[in-house]
Amino acid sequence: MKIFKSFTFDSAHFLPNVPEGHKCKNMHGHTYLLKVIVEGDLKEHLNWVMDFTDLKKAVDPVVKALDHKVLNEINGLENPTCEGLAVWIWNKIKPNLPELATIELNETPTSGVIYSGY
Ligand SMILES: Nc1nc2c(c(=O)[nH]1)N=C([C@H](O)[C@H](O)COP(=O)(O)OP(=O)(O)OP(=O)(O)O)CN2
Ligand SMILES: [Zn+2]
Repeated sequence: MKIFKSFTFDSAHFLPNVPEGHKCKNMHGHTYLLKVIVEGDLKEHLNWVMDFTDLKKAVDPVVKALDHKVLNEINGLENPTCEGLAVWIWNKIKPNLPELATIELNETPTSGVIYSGY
């Protein structure tokens, strides 16, 4: 069974490698929506996959590192596309949350990435 928890964070960024004149060459901001999905067996006595509180604890430090920051100034996020940010977030979360199955990252209400480690 899969369960999820959602997080939001506000960050500024620009995309340095897009062509001149592209709107994303300019610094701008997003309210990102991050959905973290974990997979596991339903534990019989608890009747849950994992405690949502533990899920939150594993993800909160990563969200805190991104919230109200300029993403380009963060190590590994010099070219912070939505795809690149999803991989970065995955690599930060996965070691502390082996049950992690998928992350969904919306940069805008209509644009986003789904990443499962490949
Ligand atoms: N594959 C990618 N394409 C684009 C990325 C990206 O990270 N990966 N990023 C951007 C911009 O950063 C932009 O913030 C998002 O672009 P867009 O979806 O066009 O945003 P809009 O709000 O203008 O889109 P609407 O169609 O008005 O919802 C661009 N491309
Ligand atoms: Zn953007």
